[in-house]
Amino acid sequence: MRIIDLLTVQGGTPRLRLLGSAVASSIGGVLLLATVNLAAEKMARTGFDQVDWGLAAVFIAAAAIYYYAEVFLVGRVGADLETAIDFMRVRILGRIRRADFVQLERVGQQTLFESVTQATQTISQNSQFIALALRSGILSAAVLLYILYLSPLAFVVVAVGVSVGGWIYARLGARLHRRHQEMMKEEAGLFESLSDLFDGFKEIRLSSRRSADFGLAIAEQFRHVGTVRLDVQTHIFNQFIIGQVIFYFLLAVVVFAIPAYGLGAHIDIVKVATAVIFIIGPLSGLIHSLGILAASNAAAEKILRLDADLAGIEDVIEQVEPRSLPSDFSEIHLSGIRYAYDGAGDDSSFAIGPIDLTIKRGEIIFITGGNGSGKSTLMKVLCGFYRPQNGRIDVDGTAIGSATMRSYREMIAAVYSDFHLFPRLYGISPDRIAEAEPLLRMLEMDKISNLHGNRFNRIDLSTGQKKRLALVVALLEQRPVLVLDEWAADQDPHFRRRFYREILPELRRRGLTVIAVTHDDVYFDAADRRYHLDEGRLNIVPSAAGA
Ligand SMILES: Nc1ncnc2c1ncn2[C@@H]1O[C@H](COP(=O)(O)OP(=O)(O)OP(=O)(O)O)[C@@H](O)[C@H]1O
Repeated sequence: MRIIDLLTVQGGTPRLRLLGSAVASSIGGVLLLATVNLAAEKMARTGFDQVDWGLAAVFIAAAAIYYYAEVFLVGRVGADLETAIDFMRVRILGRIRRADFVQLERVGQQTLFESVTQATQTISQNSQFIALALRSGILSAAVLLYILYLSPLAFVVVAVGVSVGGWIYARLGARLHRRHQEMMKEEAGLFESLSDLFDGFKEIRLSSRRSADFGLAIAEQFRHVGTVRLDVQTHIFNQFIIGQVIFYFLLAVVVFAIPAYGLGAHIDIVKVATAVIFIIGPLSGLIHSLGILAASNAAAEKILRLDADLAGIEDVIEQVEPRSLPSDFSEIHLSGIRYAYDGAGDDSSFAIGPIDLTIKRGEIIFITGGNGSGKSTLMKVLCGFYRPQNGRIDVDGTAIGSATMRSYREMIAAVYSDFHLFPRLYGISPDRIAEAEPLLRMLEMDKISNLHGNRFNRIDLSTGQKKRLALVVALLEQRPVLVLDEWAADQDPHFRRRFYREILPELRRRGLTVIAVTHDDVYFDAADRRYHLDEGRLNIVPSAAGA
C-alpha cells in the first residue's frame, strides 16, 4: 500500500503504532460484544433484576480501551500523515529546485501542481479512513473469531456469507469506480472550459456571438457532468442498499436457515445473531473506507512517483563538488555549440549551432533574429540551463562542466522574455537593499513601487513596469554578466530610448557585460557587436551594416 509507504517515508515505526492501536481498539470492541452477550445470558439464567457489577466493570474497561485506542489511532494517523505530507512537500520542492531544467520542463507544471497540492489534499482530508479501514478490518476479523469460538458451523455460514457479500459489493464498487473515473474526466474538461472563460474573458466579452456560443457549449458540458454525477450518486446509493440487504440476508440465514436444518440446538443463535449485527458496523466501515482509501492510495502513488522521478532527474551539477571560477573574468567563449531539442540527431527537432562566440568582459552584445530563429534557446544554453550536445563554454580557458557550472551560473543575472517577478527579494543581503533606491530612480520606478524591507509594495503593474522591477532585482544581484531577452520590447518609446542611450552605457561604465536579445533596429548601434541568428545559425553582422 503506497499510503503506508508514504507514512513510513521518514522512517520510524508508524506501522507498528498503527497496528498496535488498531488491535487494541478491536480487542475493546470484541470485549464489549462478549460482555453484553454474557450479561444477557446471565440475566436470562438468573433473572432480570440481577445486575452483574463485575461484568459492568469489564464493559466500562472495554469501552475505555476502545475509546482511547480509537482516539489515538485516528489522531495518530492524521498527525503521522500530515508530517509525512509536509516532509514530502519540502523534499519535492527541494528536488524541483535542484532538477535538470530540460527534464523538469518535460515533467510539466500541471503534474507538479497536482502532486504538490491536490494529491496531498486528498490524503490529508481522508486520513481518518486509513485508521477506519485498519480498525474495521481487524475488528471484523476479531468478531469472526468470536463467532468461531461460539460455533464453527455458524462461523462457516457467516464467513461464506461475508465473502459472497463482499464479492458482490466489490463488483459493484468496481463499476462505481469506472463511473467515478469518467466523472473526474468530465469534470477536468469542465475545469478547462472554466479556465478558458477566465483566460479568454476579454475575447468573450468582445464578441456577443462567441459569448453566446461559449455559454451554450459550457451549459451543455455542465448538464452532461450533472448527468454523470447523478449516475455516480445512484451507483453509490445502490451499492449501499445492496450492502445492507446482503447483511440482513446473512442475519436471516443465521436465524431461519440454521434452525430450519435442525442445527439451531447446537448453536447459541442469539449470540451469533448479535455478533452478526455487531459485525455490520465494522464491515460497512471497511468497505466504505476501502473506496476512499483507493483514492488516497492513488494520490500517495502520484506523490511518491513524482518524488522518485524528480530524484532521477537531479541536475548533475548538484551531485558533484562545485569548483569556483576566478572572480574576475576576461572572456566567455562558446565554441562549436550545438543544441537540439528532444535529443541530438532528430531531424524534425529544432537545433541551434554550431555556434562560435566570444564575449569579452564589459562588452555589450546584441543578438537579433526572426521569430523562432533560436534566440531564447541560445540564451538558455548560454545560461547553462540547456546542456549542448556538442561544443563547450570556456571562461578564460576553463571549460565549464559539472563542477564549474554552479559558479558559472552565479556570474549571470538575467531577465528572460518569460520572466517572473518575485514579490520578495530572495537571496539578496539586506545591506544591498539600500542600493535599490537609485536603481528604481534610474528605471523611473521610484514613484510607482518601492521596497519595504525586502518586499515590493506593489507588483500589480504593467508588463513593461514589471520588467523594470525585474531589471532592478537583476542589477541588485551584482553579477558581472547581464542577459536580457527582449527586455525593451514592452517599454514605451521614451523609456526604450533611455534604455539604449543612457542605461546601457551606464551599465557598461559599471563594468557589466550585457548580452541582449533585441528587435530594436533603431538602436543596434548601442552594441559593441551584433550577431544575427538565422534558423539556429549565428553570424556576426559587420558593424557598418548593424552597429
Ligand atoms: N521546449 C521546447 N521543445 C521543443 N522545441 C522547442 C522548445 N522550445 C522552443 N522550441 C522550438 O525552438 C525554436 C526556437 O525557439 P526560440 O524560443 O529559441 O525562438 P526565438 O528566436 O526566441 O523566437 P521569438 O523571437 O519568437 O521569441 C522554435 O521553432 C520552437 O518551436
